[in-house]
Amino acid sequence: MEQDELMSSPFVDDGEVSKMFVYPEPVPQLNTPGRGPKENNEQISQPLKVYLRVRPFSKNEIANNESQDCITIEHSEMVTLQAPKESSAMKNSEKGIGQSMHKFTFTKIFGPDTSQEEFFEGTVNDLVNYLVDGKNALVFTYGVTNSGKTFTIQGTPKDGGILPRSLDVIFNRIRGKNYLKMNFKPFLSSHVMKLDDAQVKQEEALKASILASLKEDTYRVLRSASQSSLHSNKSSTLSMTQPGELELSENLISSNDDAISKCLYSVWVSFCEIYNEYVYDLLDVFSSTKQQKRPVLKVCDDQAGNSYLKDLKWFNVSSTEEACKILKIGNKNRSLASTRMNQQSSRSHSIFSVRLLRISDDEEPCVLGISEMSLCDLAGSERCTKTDSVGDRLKEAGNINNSLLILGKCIAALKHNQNLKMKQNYIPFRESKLTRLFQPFFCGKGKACMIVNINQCASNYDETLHVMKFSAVAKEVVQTINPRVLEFLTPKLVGKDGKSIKVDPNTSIEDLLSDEDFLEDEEELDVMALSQEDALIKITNLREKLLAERQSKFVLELQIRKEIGEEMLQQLVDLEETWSKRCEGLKETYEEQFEDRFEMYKKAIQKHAHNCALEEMEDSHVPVEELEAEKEKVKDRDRRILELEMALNLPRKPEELSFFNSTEIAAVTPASGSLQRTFFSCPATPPDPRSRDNEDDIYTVQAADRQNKEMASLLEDSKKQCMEKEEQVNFLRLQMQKIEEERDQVLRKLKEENQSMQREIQSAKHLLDLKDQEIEGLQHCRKRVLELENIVLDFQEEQNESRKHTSNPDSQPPKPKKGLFSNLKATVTGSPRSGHGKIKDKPDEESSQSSSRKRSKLSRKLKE
Ligand SMILES: Nc1ncnc2c1ncn2[C@@H]1O[C@H](COP(=O)(O)OP(=O)(O)OP(=O)(O)O)[C@@H](O)[C@H]1O
Repeated sequence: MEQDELMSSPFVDDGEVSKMFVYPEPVPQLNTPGRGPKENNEQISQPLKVYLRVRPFSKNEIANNESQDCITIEHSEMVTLQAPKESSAMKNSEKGIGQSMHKFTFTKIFGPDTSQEEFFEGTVNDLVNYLVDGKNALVFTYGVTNSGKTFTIQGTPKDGGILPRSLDVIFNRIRGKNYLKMNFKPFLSSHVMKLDDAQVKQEEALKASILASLKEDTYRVLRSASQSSLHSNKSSTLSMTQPGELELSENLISSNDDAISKCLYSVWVSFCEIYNEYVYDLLDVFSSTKQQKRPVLKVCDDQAGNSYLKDLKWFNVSSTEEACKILKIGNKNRSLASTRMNQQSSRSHSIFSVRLLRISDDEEPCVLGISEMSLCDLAGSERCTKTDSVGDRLKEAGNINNSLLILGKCIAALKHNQNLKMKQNYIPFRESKLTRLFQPFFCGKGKACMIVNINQCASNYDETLHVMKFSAVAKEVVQTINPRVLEFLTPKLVGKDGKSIKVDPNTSIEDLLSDEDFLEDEEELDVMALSQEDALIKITNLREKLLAERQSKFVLELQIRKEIGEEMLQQLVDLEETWSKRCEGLKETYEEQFEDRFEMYKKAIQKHAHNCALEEMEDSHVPVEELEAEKEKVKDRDRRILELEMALNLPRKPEELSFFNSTEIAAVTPASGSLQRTFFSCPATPPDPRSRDNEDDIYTVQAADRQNKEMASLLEDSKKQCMEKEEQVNFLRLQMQKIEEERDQVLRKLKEENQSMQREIQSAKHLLDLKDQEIEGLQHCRKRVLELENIVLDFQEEQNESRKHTSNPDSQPPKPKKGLFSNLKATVTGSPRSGHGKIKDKPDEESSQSSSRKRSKLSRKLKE
């Protein structure tokens, strides 16, 4: 397949292309009878084969009323599921969510009565032939716990499952062509290691010891079971020739058997399990005891991107019996546990693999091809609550569910990616160990086939429905098988140090180029397999490579960052431009809207003002007739005033007569000439005595005039009084100012006097304190003097006494000495010494009196 073709393959995402492209090249000179070159070079696309197997009820299940006709097989490809009353599906459908009945189609459905053999014939048999033809195959079972997955794969000692049957078919097909030496051993994913004699011996010893670890009787039971199953098969093409030997019937030999006859086969098996996302070698019985922790196997990728298990043990088997024995040994190490639903429930995914090496039947044999078939018994897909999982079981269930979930995701992504019109999804193969190991098969390495196991129990209905939905997705996946792997493959041959020991002339350029770095490109390098020097060189090379890689990655990262930065900047600039344009647009629209609104409001206000004015006008509107009548009235009144004034001979200004016409004026005046004279010269004309009203008015006017005059005189008087008062006020103000000035002066003087007084008081106080201190000191001295004098006197008395006693009784008493002490006392007390004798202590009253006198004198002074 060309790279372009690979790119367009629905199963290959971008990341897979390079991996698939480096599959080992086919060997053109190899004969592959029965298959034309055209067929071999074509890419095979076929839907993933999904088989359904329905397990029969057990006695217990029937007793527990588990049989409620939930599952009906319509025909060999369709099954109907009818939700029982108690199931969640039924409850949901009653609520209007989902349906109570579902139909599913499968490649083929096998009912509860299907025998193991029928099942094998209908499913895996073809794949086994496919394996012998040099191709790869994967078979995996999927279903809830207790649905019959292990039964389907392994079967019982009496009735073997697809695995022992497959082994039987393999050995029968290669019968007589078994390559007995163990010097070619599978290595990595699809390569072969050539072992030297010592290694071969070691290999043989290892095999012997592992086989010996299983009790002989078990081995016999298994062997007989395998044989009996084959005997019971009437349609079987196998027949027994001698005890312990199986022979191929003529009609089983395929068209490829010409090819088979020209080469030899070496069969190798391995058995591992994935438990809690750790891969364990089930055949690693010597390196791990029960006390020790089991070594965990690493999932690695080889140069071609195919995953393989590092350090996985491969055992060469020369018969089905040996292989079954190894299976049995592995089963002993399997993680099984008793759950509520299954007494012997597999808590792990187990993978039993068979690798078939095709070796040339020459003097110097070489490996012509390698093919592999893996049978995977997946752990139950049930939910934790169903199995009452707690503790370790819960953890197991979590990991099982997680890996199955990822498997589901991968299958869904594969299905999605088939539609090339849609955006290709990422396939999360690397998210679990299981899918990592399955990845090559889903990406064209070989054919895959899924076996769905279900039981018919009503209590398991919801879980079963879930399994069926999962398989419905899987069934839609179209598998594309790379044509290169359809050929017999020339595996890379490596020596015991793991280095390539042969370069095939037909190997592709890519392979040639990559040969040198065969191991270096591996994800996990097995340094232990190399000599110390080689390992050191390898490490140095790797370190250099790593550094160079890091540098290049760093530069690349910088470049990418720069590019991203520039792109982001450009985006920001574009964004800014777009936004500023949008802002401008918005501004304009808002402005327009604002103007429109403003105009609208303006018009509304104008209208309102107009309406108000109209209303006001309506309110203040006076009819013309009324106005005219009012005007007439005013005129009449004015005329009357004029008449009266004329009668009083008051002067009028011409403008005051302006609103009278000449006839009116003439009416009120005897003659126009006299009117003029009246207004401007004002002669004293007596009032007309003929009118009584006139007389009254004249009097009124006169009285008013008088009043006016009186008021004017009163005003004059009050003005004068005001003037006087103002003068008085001014005078008083001046007086006030003077008084204030004097007062300020007095205050200032008083302040000064007060300050001097304060000072005097302070000094007097100080003096007083000094005097007090003096007095205290003197009193103290006085006391001391008195004490001393008393001492002296005592001494003198003693002296006198002693004198009296000694010599002169008539002698005069000695005169008291006038010395320092007596003077001091006189000074302090102010009194003369009273003769000789003991000085009497005068009362303190005297001194206190004198001091109080002094104080009173001082206070008097201060007061002054
Ligand atoms: N087709 C069948 N005919 C008769 N018995 C069967 C069939 N399938 C399964 N059984 C029996 O049902 C029981 C459960 O089967 P099995 O242990 O294979 O289930 P399982 O799906 O592997 O369970 P788990 O996932 O828990 O390992 C076993 O006792 C087995 O013998």
